[in-house]
Amino acid sequence: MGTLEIDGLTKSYGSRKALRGTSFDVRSGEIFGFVGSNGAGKSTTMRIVLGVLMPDAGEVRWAGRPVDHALRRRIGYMPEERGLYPKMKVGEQLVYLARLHGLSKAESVASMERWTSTLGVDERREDEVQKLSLGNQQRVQLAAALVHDPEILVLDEPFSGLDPVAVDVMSGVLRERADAGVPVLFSSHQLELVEALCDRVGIIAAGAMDAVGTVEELRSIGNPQWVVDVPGTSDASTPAWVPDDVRVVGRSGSRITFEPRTPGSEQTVLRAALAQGDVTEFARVRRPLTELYRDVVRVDADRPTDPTTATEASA
Ligand SMILES: Nc1ncnc2c1ncn2[C@@H]1O[C@H](COP(=O)(O)OP(=O)(O)OP(=O)(O)O)[C@@H](O)[C@H]1O
Repeated sequence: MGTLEIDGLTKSYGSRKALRGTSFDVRSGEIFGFVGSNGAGKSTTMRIVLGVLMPDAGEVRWAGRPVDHALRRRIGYMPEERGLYPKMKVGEQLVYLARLHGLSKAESVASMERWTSTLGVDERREDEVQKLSLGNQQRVQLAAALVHDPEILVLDEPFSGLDPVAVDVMSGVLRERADAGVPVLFSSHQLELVEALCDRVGIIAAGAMDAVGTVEELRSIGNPQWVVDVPGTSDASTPAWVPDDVRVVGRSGSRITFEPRTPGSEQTVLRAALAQGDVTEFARVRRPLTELYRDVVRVDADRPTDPTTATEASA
C-alpha cells in the first residue's frame, strides 16, 4: 500500500518538449484517469513510470522510495503499442510472462487461468494471439498486465476499441483491483467512461498538468453554472427580469442557464424569478467532464505558457 508519486518530470525528444514538469500522484486504492489531447504527454509519462524511458529531470516514487528496477517488476503495464507475441498461444504467453516476473510454474498457471476466465478469453487459451479479434487481444493484454499480481497498474488507453461488454468487463477488473488497494493509472480519450469510473482525474496539456482532482472538484474550477425555470416567462435571450450580475449562457424555452458574475448572485436570480411566478427548477448544473475538460483546455490555450503551474483542485 502506498502512493505512486510522479514528481516534476521533464522530457524532450530532440528539441520537442514532451513533458514540462509533470507532477501528480495516484493513491493506493484509487482509479486515476489520465486525460489530455493527442501529444499532450500521457504515454511519455507512463513510459517513464515503467522505466522504458528515462526523464531528463524529475522522479517517480512508490511509497516514498524512488522506483527502481526491482519495484518496476511489481508494476502491471499495458503499453499503447501493445506488446504480445502474435504467434504465441494465449495461455503459454501469459504463463511465460508470469514466470518472467518470478512466479512459480504452478502460480503462473493458476494466475493465467484466473485472468483468462475473468476477462472472458478462457476458451482462447490454446489459440495464437494473432488469431484473436483486436478486442480479445486487448483483453489478453490486460491479462498480461495482471498476471503477476502487480502492486501498481499503469494502462495506456486500455479501453480504446473495446465493445461495450468488454468495457464493462475491463471496468469491473480495474475497480476490483483498486478495491484490493492497487493504485490504477490509465489514460483515455473516452471522457464519459473516465467520469463514471475514476476516483480522480488529471488533465495534462502540452506536457504539464492543468488540473487534478475528483470530477466534483474540477467542477469548482471556473465559473459554476446554474439553471432556473419560470414557465410562461418571456423567451427573449436574456429576459429583462434577470439581474445584471449574472451572465446567461444558454436558454431552452423558459429554462435559463447562467453563470453568476459575483458569488451568491444566483440567489438574486432566484428572488427575481420568484417575483415572476412559480419556479419549477433552480439548481446548480452538474457539468459533465467533457465540458469541464474543454474549458480547462481552452483556458490553457488562451493563457501564456507557464508550464510549472498546475491547478490542484484536490483538497
Ligand atoms: N519517440 C518519440 N520521438 C519523438 N517525439 C516523440 C516520441 N514519442 C512522443 N513524442 C512526442 O512527444 C509528445 C508527447 O507524446 P505522447 O505520446 O506522450 O502523447 P500522448 O498524450 O500519449 O498522445 P496520444 O493521446 O496521441 O497517445 C508529442 O509531441 C509526440 O509527438
